[in-house]
Amino acid sequence: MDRIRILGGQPLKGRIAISGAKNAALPLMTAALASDEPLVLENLPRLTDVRTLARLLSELGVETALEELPRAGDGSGGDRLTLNAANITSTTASYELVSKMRASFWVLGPLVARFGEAKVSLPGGCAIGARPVDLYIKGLEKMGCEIELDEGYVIARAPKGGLQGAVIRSPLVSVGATHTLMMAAALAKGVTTLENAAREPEVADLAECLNAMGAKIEGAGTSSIRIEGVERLHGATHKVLPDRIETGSYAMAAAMTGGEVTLTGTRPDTIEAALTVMRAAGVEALVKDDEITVRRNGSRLQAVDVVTQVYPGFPTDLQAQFMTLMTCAEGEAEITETIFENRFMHVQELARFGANISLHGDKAIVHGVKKLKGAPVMASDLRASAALVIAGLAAEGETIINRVYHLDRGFERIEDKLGRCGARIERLK
Ligand SMILES: CC(=O)N[C@H]1[C@@H](OP(=O)(O)OP(=O)(O)OC[C@H]2O[C@@H](n3ccc(=O)[nH]c3=O)[C@H](O)[C@@H]2O)O[C@H](CO)[C@@H](O)[C@@H]1O
Ligand SMILES: C=C(OP(=O)(O)O)C(=O)O
Repeated sequence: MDRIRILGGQPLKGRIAISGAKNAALPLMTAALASDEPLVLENLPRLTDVRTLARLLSELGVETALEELPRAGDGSGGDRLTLNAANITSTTASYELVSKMRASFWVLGPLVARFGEAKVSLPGGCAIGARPVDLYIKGLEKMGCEIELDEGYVIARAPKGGLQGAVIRSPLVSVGATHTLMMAAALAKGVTTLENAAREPEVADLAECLNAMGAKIEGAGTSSIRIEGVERLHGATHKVLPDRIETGSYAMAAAMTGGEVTLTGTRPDTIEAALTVMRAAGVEALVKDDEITVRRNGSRLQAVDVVTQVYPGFPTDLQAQFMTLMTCAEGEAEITETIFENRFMHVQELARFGANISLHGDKAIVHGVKKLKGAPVMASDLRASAALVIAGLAAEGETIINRVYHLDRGFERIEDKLGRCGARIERLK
């Protein structure tokens, strides 16, 4: 099994080209199921999650053509994927692939809307909490679906005449339920409104793509989305949004190592909450168009408290990376995780570097230490893995990260991108 070896202590210096967002690419890929014409996605990141979902879609009969395009000299660019769901052969999404990742479950919405039925395994994804799917089910039921749970599968049947528009008010904000219900509503009869919808930029990106396919969606990116159902969707070409979590992760790596890195081809407006917190901790972050230059020279970071929130708040997907940053800050930082009840798996691994963190329910108290020392560690989930890489880059000596397959789910060519900035990082086969 692959491992990553890092020799730490080198400040990062250089430029990192940001890839397309995993969490935008995946729902966009499922949207191909809503049309019988090709959907072309550009700026696609090269990730195992993308390949896993492409496999699942081809199992359903979607023709998939992935063009792995060469990256430019500065590392920028992405792949192109053409998905043609004209001849679907199955509406059953198997346990084997859906259990690997959360986003595969989202095929439920477009499948039931276009074909009137879908059988989809309960999802997997990072082990960061219970992650139920009740909001998806209640939403689809409001649109007239009959839902049955059988042997680990959700079986959804649309009423005769198709899904019906409805007013769906969610008791809590869910990104995946918003994606799924928006895709279902795009092909329903009449108007659907999603109240207390997720405002994440990836939701707006999906809506932009669906609208390019002929959907009538207004308000995506706000907490109230209005969808006027249409008879059918046509083909389109769409460029995947830049990855705000990758952006934030490299920004924190630069800050942690005391270097200076310019992140290029990103969307600074989607990462404001994290930049604000980093600035409060003493990091310089200069924004110019689609670039962010992150710098910390000499001075020690200051402890800052953080509470994870739905967008536009501080993202839970950057909580682990920010915790690493706080391990060497001056003072005591309180980090509160409000989105997932079990997203502190990295705490015990950070302790191996000499970090001093105590856990109190949904809060982690990070007592800053002067420096970290390299150690063998185990990645527990995707963003936790990034946190360990950041720790390894700053720590004295050698770090070996085991179970890096988590990292490959969500970070394109991480060794290459960091290596270009002077990091001593390699993959051990
Ligand atoms: C592939 C992808 O884009 N994953 C992201 C997505 O996950 P995902 O879409 O799974 O996350 P949600 O926004 O749905 O989850 C938020 C909270 O709602 C709860 N919940 C959700 C659905 C439901 O039916 N019932 C319920 O109780 C979840 O357990 C969690 O506590 O948004 C999360 C929150 O920003 C991110 O951390 C993930 O990286
Ligand atoms: C939690 C994540 O992914 P997933 O929802 O696929 O588990 C993530 O991207 O950080």
